[in-house]
Amino acid sequence: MKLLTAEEVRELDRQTIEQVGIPGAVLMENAGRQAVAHLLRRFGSLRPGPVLVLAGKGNNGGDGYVIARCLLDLGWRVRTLVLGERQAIGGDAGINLEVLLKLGGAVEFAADAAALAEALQRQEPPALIVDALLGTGLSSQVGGLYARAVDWINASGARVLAVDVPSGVDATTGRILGKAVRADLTVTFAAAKVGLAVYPAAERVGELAVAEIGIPAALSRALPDRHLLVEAGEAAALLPARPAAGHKGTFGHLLVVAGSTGKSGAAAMTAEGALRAGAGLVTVGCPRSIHPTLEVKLTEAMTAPLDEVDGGLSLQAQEQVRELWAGKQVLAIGPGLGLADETRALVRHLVRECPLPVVLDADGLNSLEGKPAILNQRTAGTAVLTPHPGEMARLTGLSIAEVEADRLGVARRFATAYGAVLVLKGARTVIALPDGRLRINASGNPGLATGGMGDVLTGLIAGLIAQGSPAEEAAVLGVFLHGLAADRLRKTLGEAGMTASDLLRELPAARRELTQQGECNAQG
Ligand SMILES: NC(=O)C1=CN([C@@H]2O[C@H](COP(=O)(O)OP(=O)(O)OC[C@H]3O[C@@H](n4cnc5c(N)ncnc54)[C@H](OP(=O)(O)O)[C@@H]3O)[C@@H](O)[C@H]2O)[C@@H](O)CC1
Ligand SMILES: [K+]
Repeated sequence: MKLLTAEEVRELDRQTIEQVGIPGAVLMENAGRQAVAHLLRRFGSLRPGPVLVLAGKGNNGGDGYVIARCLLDLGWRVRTLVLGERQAIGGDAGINLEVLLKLGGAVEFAADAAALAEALQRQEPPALIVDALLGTGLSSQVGGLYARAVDWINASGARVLAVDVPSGVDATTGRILGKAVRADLTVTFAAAKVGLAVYPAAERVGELAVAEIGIPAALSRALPDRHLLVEAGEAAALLPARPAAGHKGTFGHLLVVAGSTGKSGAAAMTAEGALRAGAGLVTVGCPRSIHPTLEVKLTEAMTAPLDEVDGGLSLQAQEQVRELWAGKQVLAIGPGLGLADETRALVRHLVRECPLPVVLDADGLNSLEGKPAILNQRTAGTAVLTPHPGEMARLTGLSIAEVEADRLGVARRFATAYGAVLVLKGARTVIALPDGRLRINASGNPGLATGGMGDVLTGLIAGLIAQGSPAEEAAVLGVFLHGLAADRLRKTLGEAGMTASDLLRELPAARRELTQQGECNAQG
C-alpha cells in the first residue's frame, strides 16, 4: 500500500481545490461523512451516545463539526467542545461550525485552561470521543490546552475515534510530539500516511481505515510510490524467478562469515536461513576451534576453518576470507562473531574491501560503532545492515529511546548518509533505502523476539541476493517472509515459544504461500 507524507497529502488537497476546482468544503464534507460511516460500523452499538467531539482551531476541527452534524441527524446525543474562541475558527471549518450552530448543535468554546477544565467537568462522561483536535497541521510539541485535552481523552475510559490522525502524532515521521491521543479507530483521509504505519505512532492509531474524500484518482496516481507498506502483494512481486531448468549454480553461492566460541549456533542459523531462502550453495567461514562443531551441525552447507585468536577470528583471516569470497554472489557477515578487537578490525577491513553485496548483522554491526563512514569507502555491491534498536543506537551514538522515538527518521538518515539499505528491526520493521525511500513491513509478531531469529533473517536476505535479487528487494522480501513464517507458526504453535529452528522449517512454506499469492495476483 502506498504511504504518503503529510506534505504530500496536503499538496493533493491543494491541487484538488485550486487546480481541479473541487471546493475544500466538499472535501471536508466527504471526510466527515466517511468518518461517520466508519464510526457507525465500529461503534454503532454505542448509539445514542453521549458523544463528545473535541475540535481544534483548524480544518481537523472542521471535520469534527461535520461529524457532529451527521451524528445529530442520526439521533445521537452529541456535544462539541472547541479549543479556541468562536471568532478564531475560519475558512471551511468556520462554515461548518456556523452550520452546526444553526442546526442547534450543542457547542462550547474553551480558550484557556480554566474554561477547558470547567467545560470538561460539566460533560456527561462520554461513551465515545471524536478526536478532531489536530491533524496534518500539527506543527509543534503539544502543550497547554491541547495537552490537557489529550490527557483528559486518554484518561476518560471512552472509546476514541481519531479524525485523520490521533492528535499529537506526526503523520510524516510517526513521532509523538510530546503527547498523543490513544485511539481505538483512526479514519485517515485520501491515503494512508507513512507515519501512522510505524511505531510509536502505530500504537496510538488503533484500527486504521483509509477513507476516500474526492481527491481525483489521477492526481494520486501521478505521485510516485516513494514509501510503501509491504503486505503480501508487494512482497510477492519481489520473489526471484526459479527457472525450471535451474541448477544449484543458478541459485547462487554465498559466503557466511560468522561464529565464535559459544556462538556456533549463530553461524549455523545464518547458513540455514540462506538455504531455506532457496540459495543454491552456502559456505561458512568460522574460527578454527568451532569448525568441527559446525561440520556436525550443518549437513548441507560447506565449512572452512579460519585463523582465530581467543575463540574469535583474527586479522590474519583476511586473506582466507578474500579467497573464499571469490566466485560468490554475496557475503553475510557478523552473527556470533564476538567483540574481540582483532575480530572487529577484521570485519571493518572486510566490509570496506569486499566487492560483493554485504549483509551485516549483530557483532558485525557493533564493529562499525563510531566508524560507519567505512560504508562510504566501499567501491562495489550494496551493503544491507540489519540492526535491532540497541545496535542502531550503538551505530549512531543515539540512545535506544531516541532510536525508538523516531524509527523512520533515524533509519532514513543513516541509509542516505552511508548509501546502505538499513533494516531497523522491531514491530513494523523499517527498511530505509539509500535514496531515502521507505518500506514498512506489515508481517510478523512478537514470537520473533527470541534468540537466533536475527541470524535467520541475515541468511534469508543474503540467500535471496544469491538468487539474483537486488539487495534492496532482498531486504524487503526477506523481512516480509521472515514475518510471514512467524505468522504461520503463530497459528499452529502459538506466539510464545516459537524458536528460530521452527522458523527455519516454516520458511519454504511461507515462500510457497507468497508464490501462490503472486500467481493469483498475476491472473488478476
Ligand atoms: N482542505 C483540506 O486541506 C482538507 C483538510 N482536511 C482536514 O484538515 C486537517 C488539516 O487541517 P489544517 O491544515 O487546518 O491543520 P490542523 O491539523 O487542523 O491543525 C492546525 C491548527 O492547529 C494548530 N496547531 C498546530 N500544532 C499545534 C500544537 N502542537 N498545539 C496546538 N495547536 C497546534 C495550528 O495553529 P498554528 O500553528 O497555525 O498557530 C492550527 O490552528 C487534516 O488533518 C484533515 O483532518 C480534510 O477536511 C480534507 C480537506
Ligand atoms: K485528530
